[in-house]
Amino acid sequence: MKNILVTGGNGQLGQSLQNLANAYPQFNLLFTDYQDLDITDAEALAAYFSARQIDACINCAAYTAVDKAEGDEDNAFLLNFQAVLSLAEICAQHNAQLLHVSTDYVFSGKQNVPYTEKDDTDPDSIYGASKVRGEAAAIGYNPDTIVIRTSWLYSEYAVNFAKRMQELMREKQELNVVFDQAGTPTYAGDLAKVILDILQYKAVNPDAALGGIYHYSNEGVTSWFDFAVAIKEMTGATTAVYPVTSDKYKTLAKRPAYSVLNKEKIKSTFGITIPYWRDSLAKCLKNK
Ligand SMILES: NC(=O)C1=CN([C@@H]2O[C@H](COP(=O)(O)OP(=O)(O)OC[C@H]3O[C@@H](n4cnc5c(N)ncnc54)[C@H](OP(=O)(O)O)[C@@H]3O)[C@@H](O)[C@H]2O)C=CC1
Ligand SMILES: Cc1cn([C@H]2C[C@H](O)[C@@H](COP(=O)(O)OP(=O)(O)O[C@H]3O[C@@H](C)C(=O)[C@@H](O)[C@H]3O)O2)c(=O)[nH]c1=O
Repeated sequence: MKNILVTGGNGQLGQSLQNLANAYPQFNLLFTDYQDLDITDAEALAAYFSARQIDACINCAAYTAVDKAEGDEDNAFLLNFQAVLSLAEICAQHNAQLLHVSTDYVFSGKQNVPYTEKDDTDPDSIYGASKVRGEAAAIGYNPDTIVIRTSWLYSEYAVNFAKRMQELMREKQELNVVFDQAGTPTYAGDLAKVILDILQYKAVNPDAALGGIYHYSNEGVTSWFDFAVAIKEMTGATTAVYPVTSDKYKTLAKRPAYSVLNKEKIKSTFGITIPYWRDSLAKCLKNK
């Protein structure tokens, strides 16, 4: 049985992994969050790894408050960069596979065709910049590290756009939502399954050179406005949802105008098929 450490285990991806743990009896998933394992504390990481055999680590811990990060750069970089470097070091020392998660916000969105793993990063936000440094630290320290870049993550858990929309639709008669930012929502339950399937693939192909960046989101393309309208329709909410341009919905951090991810690499490497975003949204809303 493989021992797999999950950091940030109470976040939305962490809870989605908890939900799937029983379906992967070959893995002993060790869920931690910052109360029991603060990944910014290198000594605590060293002690944790020394006390038990860790075969792989899924890093779900992150600073994900995109607007707050604009005024809190040091803490965003501490968690999204320095702590990732510490994790990469400790995983390399203990021969543990590190699987790290990153974001479409590493791109500015100037492109108008789906981003591949080979495209240059050019983040416009502190959050995006801190995640770029984290990716480079993880892979730079250990080229075997697998980094999955995902986008617009939502789930039944923690804080996310889909949950926020449902709350706002209960509270408000009308909502304005931006329609000039295009991307793809990703159901955290789908991402959690892919992560565990990749670790299973690695377990049966221990010598395969799999390190590097992979893009993963659900299939399809939409805008935050259309995502909100889909949530409204699927939940039967009566709130009026109006499309607005980004200059009419001011935020501290600039978001990419286009952040659709090309997923050919992850599909061909691991032989996976990916659900369409609307189908996964319907599944998530049914589960809540
Ligand atoms: N959310 C999104 O839309 C997207 C997320 N991603 C990436 O996916 C990954 C998972 O995101 P998601 O599940 O949404 O994130 P969440 O913010 O839901 O979860 C992050 C978790 O990390 C915990 N945490 C905070 N500080 C520490 C620390 N020092 N040590 C250990 N744990 C800590 C948080 O605890 P607490 O809440 O108590 O602070 C929280 O439980 C991240 O790498 C994120 O950048 C990528 C694209 C989209
Ligand atoms: C709540 C709300 C948001 N918006 C806009 C703001 C923003 O441009 C867009 C998305 O809103 P949010 O701020 O909720 O989402 P945001 O925090 O930008 O989501 C991002 O989180 C990080 C962690 C990621 O890695 C990204 O992939 C992405 O999922 O929708 C509206 O137009 N109307 C609204 O009522």
